[in-house]
Amino acid sequence: MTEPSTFATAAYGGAGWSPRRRDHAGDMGPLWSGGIDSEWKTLRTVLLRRPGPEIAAEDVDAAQQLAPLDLGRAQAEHDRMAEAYRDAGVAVLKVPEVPRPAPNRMFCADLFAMTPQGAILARPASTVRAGEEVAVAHALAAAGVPILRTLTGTATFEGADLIWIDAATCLIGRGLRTNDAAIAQITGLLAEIGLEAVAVDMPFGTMHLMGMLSVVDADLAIAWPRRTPHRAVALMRARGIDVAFLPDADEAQANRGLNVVALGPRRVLMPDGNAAMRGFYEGLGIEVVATPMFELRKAAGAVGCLTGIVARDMG
Ligand SMILES: NC(=O)NCCC[C@H](N)C(=O)O
Repeated sequence: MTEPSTFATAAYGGAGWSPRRRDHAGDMGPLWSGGIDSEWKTLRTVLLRRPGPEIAAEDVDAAQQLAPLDLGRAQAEHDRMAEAYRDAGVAVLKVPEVPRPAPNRMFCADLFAMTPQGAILARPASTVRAGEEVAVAHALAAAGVPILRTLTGTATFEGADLIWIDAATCLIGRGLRTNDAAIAQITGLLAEIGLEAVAVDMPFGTMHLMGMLSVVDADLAIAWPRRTPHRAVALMRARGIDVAFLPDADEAQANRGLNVVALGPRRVLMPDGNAAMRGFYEGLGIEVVATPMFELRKAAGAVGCLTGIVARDMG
């Protein structure tokens, strides 16, 4: 007995075949989670990694930290920050455990950058942080967040070097952590989806672009005087973004007062103990929520560095 022909059935392109018509951007929401098209629209989801015993380094400098950390205090501060996010209505995702955790893995902002259509996984620049991105890939996948790109070859990139200045344009800081190969790969990827990346050179002796610039509303960025790349300031001004320069760079240096995360337009979560910076922000009409970072900052980062941004309102 001959089988009935499969020709003209849906599986083989017959009349019942239903072709996929929506593009990947349209799948964000219905199929996939996450995405940002700004640094300041209402924050919805973050990725955090609570510090564990791995932060206790024998050689603090070799571990890329500034001073020894007390684990109990570091954990308590991290818990307070996570609580501040939850209080602000932000969902907190966690990076899973790994067998041999590296000392800086709590700095989630460095381990991926978010785009409107998914994440670009970092490829950290030092041996000390190499591989931290693997557990972050697990966390993003588990949360249903698309990973648009894993960098290849000799590219090195840390997420804190990528900052969106408008819905179609980001800056990428070229420096110690992010190299030309990564910039080429990221620029190519973003061009494919209609977005532009503008590379800016960062001064020798600096770490990330995030350390010199923070966009807190559609028309306002805070920048570090004489450290922020000229092209970055010129481009933001040309796009109608007012660039306000820090009045007190010493406080920003000591207390990481620029290391903030926008919870929404002109509303930031910042390290506590920055009276002058707080007054400066409030003078610009920015609402401030403060959280202690006195212990965690000894590892050379604060709120912005510790927070992987997974989702904000878009559009
Ligand atoms: N985005 C940041 O500024 N992250 C801080 C990372 C500090 C860490 N000790 C590092 O050297 O990578």
